[in-house]
Amino acid sequence: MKIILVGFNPLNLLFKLNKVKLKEKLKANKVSYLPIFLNLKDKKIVVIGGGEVAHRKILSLVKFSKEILIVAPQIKPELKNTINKYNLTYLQDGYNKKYILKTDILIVAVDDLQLQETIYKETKDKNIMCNFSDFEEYCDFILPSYIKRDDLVVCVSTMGSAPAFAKEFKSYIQKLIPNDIDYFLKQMKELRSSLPKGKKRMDLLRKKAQNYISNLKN
Ligand SMILES: C[C@@]1(CC(=O)O)C2=NC(=C\c3[nH]c(c(CCC(=O)O)c3CC(=O)O)Cc3[nH]c(c(CC(=O)O)c3CCC(=O)O)/C=C3\N/C(=C\2)[C@@H](CCC(=O)O)[C@]3(C)CC(=O)O)/[C@H]1CCC(=O)O
Ligand SMILES: NC(=O)c1ccc[n+]([C@@H]2O[C@H](COP(=O)([O-])OP(=O)(O)OC[C@H]3O[C@@H](n4cnc5c(N)ncnc54)[C@H](O)[C@@H]3O)[C@@H](O)[C@H]2O)c1
Repeated sequence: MKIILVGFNPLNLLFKLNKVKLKEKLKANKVSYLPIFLNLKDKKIVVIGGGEVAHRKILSLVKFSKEILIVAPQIKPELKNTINKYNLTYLQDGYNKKYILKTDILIVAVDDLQLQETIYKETKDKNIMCNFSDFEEYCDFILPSYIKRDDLVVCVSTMGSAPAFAKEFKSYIQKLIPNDIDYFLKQMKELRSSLPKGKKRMDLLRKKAQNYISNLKN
């Protein structure tokens, strides 16, 4: 399948790749996910479920968007605190199709596999990017384990093979990040925005990045 990019929109790209993904899955039963950074501005996110997994994913999401609606009959007290802290929207109710009709991104984290199947069937022909906590094969995207330090984001994924390893490896990488990284990146950002675009700026920034990395202790 040819992918033609006209006015780059990551969501469109993901939908096109998803078609490839489904075809490939039929052939080789193998899924691969493209790491990509989505612009969440004006995107509606709905999370169905309010247990441990939903809370973990919501904590991941709030670092990038607060436009989150949570629908569940019961939620954990810790999630209640997160909802208050970040001013998220909570609807105390069971799943209903009406809650997802205008959604761009949907996370289904209910402890009911039958319901996950039902929601998959109700969404598969719609332009909704979905993540199902128990059905990797239904996911349009999966969540990585990540570290965020201001503008630096480091993601770890195992493509679903070993989420526990992704989590531990993230902690291992975390220890390698220098303490002054935030300061260094701010300096780089300032330089980049104050100098005119072009070869001179590129050379300077490349050199500074190389020096910074080569001065790190192993
Ligand atoms: C990275 C992270 C992000 C996040 O969720 O925010 C994440 N899982 C995390 C932790 C974790 N998950 C599980 C354990 C227990 C040990 C184990 O089973 O390994 C632990 C470790 C723990 O809890 O300590 C169990 C589990 N996970 C999935 C299933 C379903 C299945 O396999 O069918 C089951 C079995 C349920 C069961 O058996 O009942 C599925 C997925 N989990 C993913 C992501 C996606 C693949 C990511 C990748 O591999 O790259 C994928 C495919 C879909 C998705 O969820 O997006 C987060 C770490 C965040 C952090 O702290 O840094
Ligand atoms: N993807 C992952 O990383 C991962 C990790 C561990 C477990 N899981 C799976 O995720 C699922 C959820 O696990 P958990 O630990 O969060 O469970 P949990 O019991 O803590 O929470 C389940 C939530 O689903 C809600 N729910 C139930 N029926 C609902 C309905 N009809 N509409 C809306 N919400 C409804 C409940 O109110 C509750 O808030 C389990 O099936 C588990 O196997 C996934």
